[in-house]
Amino acid sequence: MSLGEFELIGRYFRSMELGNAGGSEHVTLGIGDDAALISMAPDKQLVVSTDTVVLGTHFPPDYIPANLAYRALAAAVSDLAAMGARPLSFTLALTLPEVDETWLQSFAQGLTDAARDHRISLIGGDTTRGPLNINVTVLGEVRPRNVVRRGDAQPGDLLCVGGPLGDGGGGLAVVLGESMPSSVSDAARDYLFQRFWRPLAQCELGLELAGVASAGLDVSDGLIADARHLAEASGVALHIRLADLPCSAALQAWPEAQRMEWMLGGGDDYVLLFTLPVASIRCLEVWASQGFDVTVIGEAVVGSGIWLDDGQELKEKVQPAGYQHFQRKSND
Ligand SMILES: Nc1ncnc2c1ncn2[C@@H]1O[C@H](COP(=O)(O)OP(=O)(O)OP(=O)(O)O)[C@@H](O)[C@H]1O
Ligand SMILES: Cc1ncc(C[n+]2csc(CCOP(=O)(O)O)c2C)c(N)n1
Ligand SMILES: [Mg+2]
Repeated sequence: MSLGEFELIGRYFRSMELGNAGGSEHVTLGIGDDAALISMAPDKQLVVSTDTVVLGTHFPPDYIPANLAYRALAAAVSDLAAMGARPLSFTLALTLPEVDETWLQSFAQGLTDAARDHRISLIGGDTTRGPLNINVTVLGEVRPRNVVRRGDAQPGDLLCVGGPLGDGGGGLAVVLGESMPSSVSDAARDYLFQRFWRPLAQCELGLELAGVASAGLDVSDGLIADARHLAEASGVALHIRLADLPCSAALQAWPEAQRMEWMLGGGDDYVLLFTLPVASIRCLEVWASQGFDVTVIGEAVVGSGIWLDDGQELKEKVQPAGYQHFQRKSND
Protein backbone atom coordinates (compact mmCIF):
# COMPACT_ATOMS: atom_id res chain seq x y z
CA MET A 1 0.00 0.00 0.00
CA SER A 2 1.36 3.40 -0.86
CA LEU A 3 2.23 5.96 1.80
CA GLY A 4 -0.33 8.50 2.99
CA GLU A 5 0.41 12.19 3.08
CA PHE A 6 1.45 12.27 6.74
CA GLU A 7 3.62 9.15 6.58
CA LEU A 8 5.28 10.61 3.49
CA ILE A 9 6.03 13.88 5.29
CA GLY A 10 7.23 11.99 8.36
CA ARG A 11 9.46 9.64 6.44
CA TYR A 12 11.07 12.04 3.97
CA PHE A 13 10.80 15.58 5.22
CA ARG A 14 10.30 15.77 8.98
CA SER A 15 13.74 14.27 9.54
CA MET A 16 15.24 17.17 7.57
CA GLU A 17 13.76 19.68 9.97
CA LEU A 18 16.38 21.68 11.81
CA GLY A 19 19.14 19.11 11.39
CA ASN A 20 22.52 20.71 11.18
CA ALA A 21 21.52 23.29 8.61
CA GLY A 22 21.87 26.99 9.34
CA GLY A 23 19.12 29.18 10.72
CA SER A 24 17.78 26.47 13.06
CA GLU A 25 18.33 28.68 16.12
CA HIS A 26 15.59 30.96 14.76
CA VAL A 27 12.97 28.23 14.55
CA THR A 28 10.65 28.39 17.55
CA LEU A 29 8.19 25.92 15.98
CA GLY A 30 8.90 23.84 12.87
CA ILE A 31 7.12 21.05 10.97
CA GLY A 32 3.89 19.64 12.46
CA ASP A 33 1.68 22.52 13.55
CA ASP A 34 -0.58 24.72 11.41
CA ALA A 35 2.28 27.10 10.76
CA ALA A 36 5.90 27.53 11.76
CA LEU A 37 7.22 30.20 14.10
CA ILE A 38 10.42 32.10 13.46
CA SER A 39 11.99 34.45 15.95
CA MET A 40 13.77 37.47 14.54
CA ALA A 41 16.48 39.53 16.15
CA PRO A 42 15.18 43.07 16.84
CA ASP A 43 17.72 44.70 14.51
CA LYS A 44 16.93 42.46 11.52
CA GLN A 45 14.26 42.46 8.85
CA LEU A 46 12.65 39.31 7.44
CA VAL A 47 13.37 38.76 3.72
CA VAL A 48 10.89 36.54 1.82
CA SER A 49 10.97 35.13 -1.71
CA THR A 50 9.15 32.30 -3.47
CA ASP A 51 9.98 30.32 -6.62
CA THR A 52 8.15 27.58 -8.50
CA VAL A 53 9.78 25.06 -10.81
CA VAL A 54 7.81 23.30 -13.50
CA LEU A 55 8.71 20.35 -15.71
CA GLY A 56 9.41 21.42 -19.29
CA THR A 57 9.73 25.09 -18.31
CA HIS A 58 12.53 25.05 -15.76
CA PHE A 59 13.91 21.54 -16.15
CA PRO A 60 13.76 18.82 -18.80
CA PRO A 61 11.84 15.53 -18.38
CA ASP A 62 15.03 13.47 -18.11
CA TYR A 63 16.16 14.38 -14.61
CA ILE A 64 17.40 12.92 -11.33
CA PRO A 65 15.05 13.90 -8.46
CA ALA A 66 18.00 14.74 -6.17
CA ASN A 67 19.28 17.23 -8.74
CA LEU A 68 15.85 18.74 -9.21
CA ALA A 69 15.48 19.33 -5.46
CA TYR A 70 18.95 20.81 -5.20
CA ARG A 71 18.35 23.22 -8.06
CA ALA A 72 14.91 24.28 -6.82
CA LEU A 73 16.26 25.26 -3.40
CA ALA A 74 19.49 26.86 -4.70
CA ALA A 75 17.58 28.99 -7.23
CA ALA A 76 15.24 30.20 -4.49
CA VAL A 77 18.10 30.97 -2.07
CA SER A 78 19.85 32.95 -4.83
CA ASP A 79 17.17 35.64 -4.41
CA LEU A 80 18.12 35.97 -0.73
CA ALA A 81 21.79 36.29 -1.70
CA ALA A 82 20.83 39.03 -4.16
CA MET A 83 19.23 41.05 -1.35
CA GLY A 84 22.31 40.72 0.87
CA ALA A 85 20.36 38.48 3.23
CA ARG A 86 21.47 35.52 5.33
CA PRO A 87 19.34 32.42 4.65
CA LEU A 88 17.33 31.17 7.64
CA SER A 89 14.60 28.74 6.66
CA PHE A 90 12.38 27.53 3.85
CA THR A 91 9.06 25.87 3.15
CA LEU A 92 8.42 23.28 0.44
CA ALA A 93 5.09 22.97 -1.38
CA LEU A 94 5.24 19.73 -3.32
CA THR A 95 2.61 18.46 -5.74
CA LEU A 96 3.16 14.88 -6.90
CA PRO A 97 1.19 12.78 -9.38
CA GLU A 98 1.79 9.66 -7.25
CA VAL A 99 3.84 8.39 -4.33
CA ASP A 100 7.05 6.93 -5.72
CA GLU A 101 9.35 6.15 -2.81
CA THR A 102 12.46 5.84 -4.99
CA TRP A 103 11.75 9.31 -6.38
CA LEU A 104 11.05 10.72 -2.90
CA GLN A 105 14.19 9.20 -1.40
CA SER A 106 16.32 10.81 -4.09
CA PHE A 107 14.46 14.15 -3.91
CA ALA A 108 14.81 14.32 -0.11
CA GLN A 109 18.54 13.57 -0.39
CA GLY A 110 19.10 16.39 -2.92
CA LEU A 111 17.07 18.77 -0.75
CA THR A 112 19.13 17.81 2.31
CA ASP A 113 22.36 18.44 0.38
CA ALA A 114 21.18 21.86 -0.81
CA ALA A 115 19.91 22.82 2.66
CA ARG A 116 23.30 21.93 4.12
CA ASP A 117 25.27 23.76 1.41
CA HIS A 118 23.16 26.91 1.79
CA ARG A 119 22.86 26.71 5.57
CA ILE A 120 19.07 26.83 5.59
CA SER A 121 16.45 24.72 7.44
CA LEU A 122 13.14 23.22 6.28
CA ILE A 123 10.36 24.51 8.55
CA GLY A 124 7.18 23.36 6.82
CA GLY A 125 5.33 23.02 3.56
CA ASP A 126 2.40 21.41 1.84
CA THR A 127 2.03 18.07 0.06
CA THR A 128 -0.69 17.55 -2.53
CA ARG A 129 -1.59 15.31 -5.45
CA GLY A 130 -1.57 16.62 -9.00
CA PRO A 131 0.83 17.40 -11.86
CA LEU A 132 4.43 17.66 -10.59
CA ASN A 133 5.10 21.11 -9.15
CA ILE A 134 7.74 22.29 -6.72
CA ASN A 135 7.47 25.56 -4.86
CA VAL A 136 10.07 26.78 -2.41
CA THR A 137 9.61 29.82 -0.19
CA VAL A 138 12.79 31.06 1.46
CA LEU A 139 13.14 33.27 4.51
CA GLY A 140 16.24 35.24 5.34
CA GLU A 141 17.38 38.09 7.53
CA VAL A 142 19.12 41.36 6.80
CA ARG A 143 19.93 44.53 8.71
CA PRO A 144 17.53 47.08 7.18
CA ARG A 145 20.27 49.57 6.35
CA ASN A 146 22.32 46.89 4.56
CA VAL A 147 19.70 45.51 2.20
CA VAL A 148 20.68 45.43 -1.48
CA ARG A 149 17.82 46.50 -3.74
CA ARG A 150 17.48 46.95 -7.49
CA GLY A 151 16.67 50.63 -7.51
CA ASP A 152 19.57 52.47 -5.93
CA ALA A 153 22.35 52.40 -8.55
CA GLN A 154 23.83 55.84 -9.28
CA PRO A 155 25.57 57.14 -12.41
CA GLY A 156 29.30 56.54 -11.97
CA ASP A 157 28.91 53.24 -10.07
CA LEU A 158 30.85 50.26 -11.40
CA LEU A 159 28.82 47.34 -12.76
CA CYS A 160 30.13 44.00 -11.45
CA VAL A 161 29.29 40.34 -11.74
CA GLY A 162 30.05 37.73 -9.06
CA GLY A 163 31.02 34.78 -11.27
CA PRO A 164 31.12 33.40 -14.79
CA LEU A 165 28.26 34.04 -17.20
CA GLY A 166 26.80 31.60 -19.71
CA ASP A 167 27.16 28.39 -17.72
CA GLY A 168 23.38 28.18 -17.28
CA GLY A 169 22.81 28.28 -21.04
CA GLY A 170 25.72 25.93 -21.74
CA GLY A 171 24.53 23.67 -18.93
CA LEU A 172 21.04 23.44 -20.43
CA ALA A 173 22.55 22.45 -23.80
CA VAL A 174 24.53 19.67 -22.08
CA VAL A 175 21.54 18.52 -20.04
CA LEU A 176 19.36 18.42 -23.17
CA GLY A 177 22.04 16.39 -24.97
CA GLU A 178 22.38 18.96 -27.76
CA SER A 179 25.15 18.44 -30.29
CA MET A 180 28.35 20.19 -29.29
CA PRO A 181 31.85 20.78 -30.63
CA SER A 182 34.04 17.66 -30.52
CA SER A 183 36.60 19.67 -28.54
CA VAL A 184 34.26 19.81 -25.50
CA SER A 185 35.99 17.63 -22.90
CA ASP A 186 34.24 15.25 -20.52
CA ALA A 187 35.39 17.48 -17.67
CA ALA A 188 33.77 20.54 -19.31
CA ARG A 189 30.57 18.60 -19.87
CA ASP A 190 30.52 17.43 -16.24
CA TYR A 191 31.19 20.95 -14.97
CA LEU A 192 28.30 22.40 -17.01
CA PHE A 193 25.97 19.57 -16.03
CA GLN A 194 26.74 20.33 -12.37
CA ARG A 195 26.35 24.09 -12.89
CA PHE A 196 22.86 23.49 -14.30
CA TRP A 197 21.65 21.02 -11.71
CA ARG A 198 23.61 22.07 -8.64
CA PRO A 199 24.17 25.82 -8.76
CA LEU A 200 25.44 27.28 -5.49
CA ALA A 201 23.71 30.54 -4.59
CA GLN A 202 26.26 33.29 -3.86
CA CYS A 203 25.20 33.84 -0.25
CA GLU A 204 28.67 34.66 1.08
CA LEU A 205 29.25 37.23 -1.63
CA GLY A 206 25.76 38.61 -0.97
CA LEU A 207 26.67 39.17 2.69
CA GLU A 208 29.82 41.03 1.58
CA LEU A 209 27.70 43.23 -0.68
CA ALA A 210 25.25 44.07 2.11
CA GLY A 211 25.74 47.74 2.96
CA VAL A 212 28.36 48.13 0.19
CA ALA A 213 26.72 47.54 -3.22
CA SER A 214 24.38 50.34 -4.30
CA ALA A 215 22.08 47.90 -6.14
CA GLY A 216 22.01 44.25 -7.13
CA LEU A 217 20.07 41.19 -8.23
CA ASP A 218 20.79 37.64 -9.30
CA VAL A 219 21.11 36.61 -12.94
CA SER A 220 18.29 34.15 -13.54
CA ASP A 221 16.81 35.54 -16.77
CA GLY A 222 20.14 36.36 -18.45
CA LEU A 223 22.62 39.23 -18.16
CA ILE A 224 20.88 41.67 -20.51
CA ALA A 225 17.39 41.09 -19.15
CA ASP A 226 18.49 41.28 -15.53
CA ALA A 227 20.74 44.29 -16.14
CA ARG A 228 17.67 45.94 -17.64
CA HIS A 229 15.66 45.20 -14.48
CA LEU A 230 18.37 46.94 -12.46
CA ALA A 231 18.74 49.86 -14.89
CA GLU A 232 15.00 50.52 -15.06
CA ALA A 233 14.52 50.27 -11.31
CA SER A 234 17.43 52.68 -10.73
CA GLY A 235 16.70 55.10 -13.58
CA VAL A 236 20.18 54.75 -15.07
CA ALA A 237 21.74 53.39 -18.26
CA LEU A 238 24.24 50.55 -18.00
CA HIS A 239 27.27 50.28 -20.26
CA ILE A 240 28.69 46.77 -20.57
CA ARG A 241 32.11 45.98 -22.11
CA LEU A 242 31.80 42.70 -24.02
CA ALA A 243 35.53 41.94 -23.77
CA ASP A 244 35.31 41.99 -19.96
CA LEU A 245 32.49 39.46 -19.56
CA PRO A 246 33.82 36.50 -17.56
CA CYS A 247 33.17 33.01 -18.83
CA SER A 248 34.25 29.59 -17.55
CA ALA A 249 37.00 27.54 -19.18
CA ALA A 250 34.32 24.97 -20.00
CA LEU A 251 32.58 27.33 -22.43
CA GLN A 252 35.78 28.09 -24.37
CA ALA A 253 35.26 25.09 -26.68
CA TRP A 254 32.15 26.68 -28.20
CA PRO A 255 32.33 29.27 -31.00
CA GLU A 256 32.39 32.88 -29.83
CA ALA A 257 28.87 33.63 -31.13
CA GLN A 258 27.30 30.75 -29.18
CA ARG A 259 29.26 31.62 -26.05
CA MET A 260 28.18 35.24 -26.29
CA GLU A 261 24.53 34.26 -26.76
CA TRP A 262 24.64 32.24 -23.54
CA MET A 263 26.58 34.90 -21.63
CA LEU A 264 24.15 37.64 -22.61
CA GLY A 265 20.87 35.81 -22.63
CA GLY A 266 21.10 32.16 -21.55
CA GLY A 267 19.96 32.75 -17.97
CA ASP A 268 20.04 30.22 -15.12
CA ASP A 269 23.49 31.51 -14.07
CA TYR A 270 22.59 32.39 -10.46
CA VAL A 271 25.53 34.76 -10.08
CA LEU A 272 25.08 38.21 -8.55
CA LEU A 273 25.03 41.34 -10.72
CA PHE A 274 25.56 44.53 -8.75
CA THR A 275 26.71 48.13 -8.82
CA LEU A 276 29.56 49.35 -6.64
CA PRO A 277 30.10 53.03 -5.79
CA VAL A 278 33.58 54.11 -6.87
CA ALA A 279 34.22 55.14 -3.24
CA SER A 280 34.14 51.39 -2.38
CA ILE A 281 36.51 50.33 -5.16
CA ARG A 282 38.99 48.96 -2.59
CA CYS A 283 36.49 46.19 -1.84
CA LEU A 284 37.42 44.60 -5.18
CA GLU A 285 40.92 43.81 -3.91
CA VAL A 286 39.62 42.55 -0.59
CA TRP A 287 37.10 40.27 -2.30
CA ALA A 288 39.76 38.94 -4.68
CA SER A 289 42.01 38.14 -1.69
CA GLN A 290 39.07 36.32 -0.07
CA GLY A 291 38.64 34.18 -3.19
CA PHE A 292 35.51 35.84 -4.60
CA ASP A 293 35.41 35.89 -8.38
CA VAL A 294 34.13 39.45 -8.93
CA THR A 295 34.65 41.12 -12.33
CA VAL A 296 33.94 44.74 -13.28
CA ILE A 297 32.05 44.57 -16.59
CA GLY A 298 30.92 48.17 -17.08
CA GLU A 299 29.35 51.11 -15.34
CA ALA A 300 26.13 52.96 -14.64
CA VAL A 301 25.72 56.25 -16.50
CA VAL A 302 23.07 58.94 -16.84
CA GLY A 303 20.34 57.83 -19.24
CA SER A 304 18.42 54.63 -19.83
CA GLY A 305 18.82 51.24 -21.49
CA ILE A 306 21.56 48.66 -21.80
CA TRP A 307 24.49 49.57 -24.04
CA LEU A 308 27.11 47.13 -25.27
CA ASP A 309 30.65 48.28 -25.96
CA ASP A 310 32.42 45.93 -28.40
CA GLY A 311 35.65 47.96 -28.30
CA GLN A 312 34.70 49.96 -31.39
CA GLU A 313 31.26 51.34 -30.76
CA LEU A 314 28.52 51.52 -28.17
CA LYS A 315 25.21 49.99 -29.29
CA GLU A 316 21.95 49.84 -27.42
CA LYS A 317 20.82 46.27 -26.75
CA VAL A 318 17.08 45.83 -26.81
CA GLN A 319 16.90 42.02 -26.97
CA PRO A 320 16.79 39.52 -25.36
CA ALA A 321 14.02 40.65 -23.07
CA GLY A 322 14.54 37.67 -20.76
CA TYR A 323 12.49 34.60 -20.05
CA GLN A 324 8.86 35.66 -20.05
CA HIS A 325 6.49 32.82 -19.34
CA PHE A 326 3.51 34.26 -21.19
CA GLN A 327 5.30 35.99 -24.05
CA ARG A 328 3.16 35.96 -27.20
CA LYS A 329 4.92 35.01 -30.39
CA SER A 330 4.88 37.80 -33.01
CA ASN A 331 2.31 35.97 -35.21
CA ASP A 332 0.01 35.04 -32.29
N1 LIG B 1 1.92 36.29 -8.67
C1 LIG B 1 2.62 37.29 -8.11
N2 LIG B 1 2.06 38.05 -7.16
C2 LIG B 1 2.76 39.05 -6.58
N3 LIG B 1 4.03 39.36 -6.89
C3 LIG B 1 4.63 38.62 -7.82
C4 LIG B 1 3.97 37.55 -8.48
N4 LIG B 1 4.84 36.98 -9.34
C5 LIG B 1 5.99 37.68 -9.23
N5 LIG B 1 5.88 38.66 -8.32
C6 LIG B 1 6.91 39.64 -7.92
O1 LIG B 1 7.47 40.25 -9.06
C7 LIG B 1 8.87 40.52 -8.88
C8 LIG B 1 9.68 39.88 -10.01
O2 LIG B 1 9.46 38.48 -9.96
P1 LIG B 1 10.46 37.45 -10.63
O3 LIG B 1 9.98 36.08 -10.32
O4 LIG B 1 10.69 37.82 -12.05
O5 LIG B 1 11.76 37.71 -9.77
P2 LIG B 1 13.26 37.61 -10.22
O6 LIG B 1 14.05 37.65 -8.97
O7 LIG B 1 13.54 38.65 -11.27
O8 LIG B 1 13.36 36.22 -10.93
P3 LIG B 1 13.77 34.82 -10.24
O9 LIG B 1 12.60 34.43 -9.40
O10 LIG B 1 14.00 33.95 -11.43
O11 LIG B 1 15.01 35.09 -9.44
C9 LIG B 1 9.23 39.99 -7.50
O12 LIG B 1 9.19 41.04 -6.57
C10 LIG B 1 8.10 38.99 -7.22
O13 LIG B 1 7.85 38.84 -5.83
C1 LIG C 1 13.72 22.82 -20.02
C2 LIG C 1 14.24 24.21 -19.82
N1 LIG C 1 14.08 25.12 -20.81
C3 LIG C 1 14.52 26.39 -20.65
C4 LIG C 1 15.14 26.76 -19.48
C5 LIG C 1 15.64 28.18 -19.32
N2 LIG C 1 14.81 28.98 -18.40
C6 LIG C 1 13.58 28.63 -18.02
S1 LIG C 1 12.88 29.74 -16.96
C7 LIG C 1 14.26 30.72 -17.01
C8 LIG C 1 14.35 32.04 -16.29
C9 LIG C 1 14.06 31.97 -14.83
O1 LIG C 1 12.72 31.58 -14.62
P1 LIG C 1 11.80 32.18 -13.48
O2 LIG C 1 11.64 33.66 -13.80
O3 LIG C 1 10.51 31.42 -13.55
O4 LIG C 1 12.52 31.96 -12.18
C10 LIG C 1 15.23 30.18 -17.86
C11 LIG C 1 16.56 30.79 -18.15
C12 LIG C 1 15.28 25.78 -18.47
N3 LIG C 1 15.86 26.07 -17.28
N4 LIG C 1 14.84 24.52 -18.66
MG1 LIG D 1 16.07 37.10 -8.65
